Amino acid sequence: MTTKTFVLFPSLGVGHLNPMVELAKHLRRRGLGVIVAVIDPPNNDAMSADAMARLAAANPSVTFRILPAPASPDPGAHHVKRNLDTLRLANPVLREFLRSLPAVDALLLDMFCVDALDVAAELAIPAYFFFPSPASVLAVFSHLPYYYRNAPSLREMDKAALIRFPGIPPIRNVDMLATVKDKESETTKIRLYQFKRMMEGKGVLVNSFDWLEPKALKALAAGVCVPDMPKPRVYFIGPLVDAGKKVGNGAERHACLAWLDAQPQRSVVFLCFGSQGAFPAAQLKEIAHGLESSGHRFLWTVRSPPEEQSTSPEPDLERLLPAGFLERSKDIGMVVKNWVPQAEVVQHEAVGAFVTHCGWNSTLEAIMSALPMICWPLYAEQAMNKVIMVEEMKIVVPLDGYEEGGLVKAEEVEAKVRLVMETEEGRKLRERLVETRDMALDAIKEGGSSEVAFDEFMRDLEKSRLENGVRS
Ligand SMILES: O=c1ccn([C@@H]2O[C@H](COP(=O)(O)OP(=O)(O)O[C@H]3O[C@H](CO)[C@@H](O)[C@H](O)[C@H]3O)[C@@H](O)[C@H]2O)c(=O)[nH]1
Repeated sequence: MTTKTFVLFPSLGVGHLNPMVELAKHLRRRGLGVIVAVIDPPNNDAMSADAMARLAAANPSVTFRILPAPASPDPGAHHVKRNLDTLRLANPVLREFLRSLPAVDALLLDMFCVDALDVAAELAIPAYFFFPSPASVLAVFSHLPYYYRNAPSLREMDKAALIRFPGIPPIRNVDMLATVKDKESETTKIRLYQFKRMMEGKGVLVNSFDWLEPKALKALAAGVCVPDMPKPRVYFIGPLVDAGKKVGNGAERHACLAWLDAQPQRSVVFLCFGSQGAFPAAQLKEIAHGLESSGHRFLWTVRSPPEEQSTSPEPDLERLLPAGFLERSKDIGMVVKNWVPQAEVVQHEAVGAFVTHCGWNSTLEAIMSALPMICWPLYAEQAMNKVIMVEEMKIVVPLDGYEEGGLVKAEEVEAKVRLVMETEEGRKLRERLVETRDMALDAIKEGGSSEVAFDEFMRDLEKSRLENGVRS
């Protein structure tokens, strides 16, 4: 039997590239042929370009193909529209690329690559989506086009109003995705289009596991999220997470790992906010004061405030942090500019807690390291992630005060750091994370739920290939 070839098509952004590469590695481990076709990051997307270079260097077993993409026709538009426009305009190069391959057995698309469905249909290639956020969020996204048929704009409703979707606890309006709040806006219409089209794929592979999100699994499997639309099959195949390099003594190791080596076990609070998280100077100062008063060791990734990023991508730490902070904390803390090798950091035994923005990759990485989290949602679907992480998964302690761009006070940072690092509640949280990590390991071991789901996906794919007589 010939080896199957999968083409993976991620959208831009580290939070989407990283998990797609994990999926590629998952397929490679099963002996499948994989090509990750990536749109050449536009000039202003240095973060995606850096990530691409890093991922290609770190994963020699994965074949990457860079596809040139025309610039968005509307550079001033909302980033969601720019992203979807760029990806749609890449259809001709994607088509040419797919045609140039001797065989393609399936196209695996990121959630933003919905217009690539047209290319897949034209070339008779089965297309599936890979969803890198929680399944509970997929339940909301898939239901939103239906929800909005009869409901008023979220923008018109009270911020505390509870919005109900199948498969997820009621979500306060204030925690809903910002880009879908105004029913009449172009951005919401684009997102509803995106969510509807995601349901046109043959199935959705989700980077989660049964035990973690049983309600979402039930709702998605029963089709109640999309009552009168096609119901793609949903496969929970995760967690697919970067296992990081083995923490050793290689000369190329990041300085923060060497610093962690010198710290006591579970003594360090790690603060890192995804690929884009950045705070105004006033907030950075509050965090610094809070860490200092807690007395705990810390490793903190700091970026320039949002308004300074285009002019000063390197944060000026002396100016942004409180006077004397770096000097006073030099024995117990390390501040790193812009980027740390997070997958390795979270696995380091010196790390005892993680202050996170609730990005799903960060969350899964923390789960796999049984690392208690303090959560501070910032953008995208993170506030929705927080709802399930607090109420269902019970794997985080939320910070107060961040909502709607509010300032989180130093006292709050100190209190939550102390809670996780010093109290009985913190100890219980760690136990819950150990249980969650063990269940994740169960899901991905041979015969585990995620492996079984992946086998089902392969069987369904084969069935649909035979039914449709695909080109391969
Ligand atoms: O200094 C850093 C910062 C981040 N990372 C890695 O970058 C990824 C970040 O992913 P994630 O935690 O999911 O955050 P975002 O980059 O913000 O990801 C976007 O994509 C995710 C998946 O859809 C969503 O859950 C997020 O809300 C969305 O913002 C993770 O693998 C991190 O390990 C590093 O290695 N070093």
